[in-house]
Amino acid sequence: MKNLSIALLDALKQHGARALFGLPGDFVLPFFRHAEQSGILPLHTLSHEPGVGFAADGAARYLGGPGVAVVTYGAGALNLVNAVAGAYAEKVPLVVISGAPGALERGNGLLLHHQSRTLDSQLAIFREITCDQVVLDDARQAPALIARALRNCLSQSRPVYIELPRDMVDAPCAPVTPLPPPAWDAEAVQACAREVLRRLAAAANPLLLVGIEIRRCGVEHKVAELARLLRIPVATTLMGRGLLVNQDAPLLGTYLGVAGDAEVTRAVEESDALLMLGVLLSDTNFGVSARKIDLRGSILALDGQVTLGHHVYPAIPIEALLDAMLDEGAPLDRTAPQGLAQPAPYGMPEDGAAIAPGDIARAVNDALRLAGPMPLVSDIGDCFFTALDMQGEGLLAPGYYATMGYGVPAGLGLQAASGRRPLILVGDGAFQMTGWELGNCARSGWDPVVIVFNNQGWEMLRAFQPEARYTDLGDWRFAAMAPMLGGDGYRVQTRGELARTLRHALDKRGRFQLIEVMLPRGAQSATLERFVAGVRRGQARP
Ligand SMILES: Cc1ncc(Cc2c([C@H](C)O)sc(CCOP(=O)(O)OP(=O)(O)O)c2C)c(N)n1
Ligand SMILES: [Mg+2]
Repeated sequence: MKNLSIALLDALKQHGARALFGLPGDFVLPFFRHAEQSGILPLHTLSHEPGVGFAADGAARYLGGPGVAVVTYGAGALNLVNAVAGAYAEKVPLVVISGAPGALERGNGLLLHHQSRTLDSQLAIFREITCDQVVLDDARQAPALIARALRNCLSQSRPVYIELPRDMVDAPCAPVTPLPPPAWDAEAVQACAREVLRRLAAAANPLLLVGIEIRRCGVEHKVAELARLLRIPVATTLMGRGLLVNQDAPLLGTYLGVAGDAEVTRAVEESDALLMLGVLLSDTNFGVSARKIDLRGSILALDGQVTLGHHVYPAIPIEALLDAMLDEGAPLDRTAPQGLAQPAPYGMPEDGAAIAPGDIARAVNDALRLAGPMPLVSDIGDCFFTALDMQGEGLLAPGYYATMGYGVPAGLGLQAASGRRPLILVGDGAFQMTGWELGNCARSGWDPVVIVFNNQGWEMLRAFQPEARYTDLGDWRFAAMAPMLGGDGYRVQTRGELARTLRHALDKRGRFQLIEVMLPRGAQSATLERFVAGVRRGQARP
């Protein structure tokens, strides 16, 4: 019989995990020893638990399987909270494994180091940001608890919390038998599919609007097939940017309300049958709507249920709904829509002019057209709005939860788990938070290309409070620091320097490449300007 640690590691691998990310402490050292010595999954350590969480998140989003973060009790696990909360908000399947005190030390009457209010406070905190929590304090129950937690993690595409007392890691433990996906009622699915198809057929302007859940559930190709079959155009939400790329779908573009393309905004807001697949009804997706979308007339498939006006069909997995619609559906009597997706901007002049955010998008598109597609990972800031105009292999970014600090560690997690080299976009403010994780690249064999948007301030906040002085951050000279961290750094001031440096950096492998792009104070992307105007307009509305 194996021990509990090995049973847990085997189960993680069986459920699709491809790597462990962690930062040890005494409550989790015994588990780290098994993780490293067993070699069941590669173990990558980072320098601060937010980075551990974001790296696990990046791995999960890119590969679709669970991302795994392993931390010590108290100071470690509570440092992870923001990353886990963001994963919960954005439906990322994350597994948090926290070491914990053993039975004897729990009962010795002393306050334990790393303990906050009570020894169960941490579990209570993680109850708020995970869809399931298990404490493995009994080896006989452990296999069933692990199976339940990992099944819920994948079925709900949300984080789960596993607390592992340090006196349990060597306990003899039976292997974990994975649970089957939850069953659903085929008749209910068929009835729901027929009602949705009837509504779409009766509409003058049906439209599909897709969100991040269709990637989490791996059904982008089925959505594209449905759009082609029914001859209905598709738009993505802000969070869904990058979905359906290369899927041969009649893609209009990304809905950004007043901040986006007028054609796309009109198509979404004037649709009389908006079928929303995997869409979060969030302010970032709908907060800048030119007019309130009549959600009663729309159809929403999210979180395993379908809402049509006042009807709710519970327990309808989105893939089952799509399969039923593809079985029952037939072309609506309309001409096949043409994708309107605006061509991405290319052709940045390689001259001596100062660089604006929009130039970075064009420079990246120009360079990737030559070098080949790369996964894009963006932090929050104007780099995110600029990334919306980049043609990468998908875009990983916390577009809804909007936490800074995501970009660099998430890119490292993506490369650790997939081997793909990412292009990371990050502002100077966000780099100050977690950019230093680049110092782990040399020993881990990672070599991302990182573009730092250095506008020497918290520009997004300046956009809302131009008179503020506290948003000035000064000049941190990130490129000069890169060699000390084991990479190559370049500071560029003109568009010509940017183009040449980007081509050089993309060619250079084996060391991370940091391109510090100096942006004039106050320079904003067109999308950010429109977004700020939209938010201001929304705030002004009674
Ligand atoms: C962890 C964290 N702290 C604070 C914020 C608030 C915040 C923004 C959002 C509104 O919540 S945008 C922004 C400034 C970002 O600065 P930088 O990275 O330099 O990018 P840029 O200069 O392009 O704005 C902050 C502080 C945040 N999103 N996440
Ligand atoms: Mg900045």
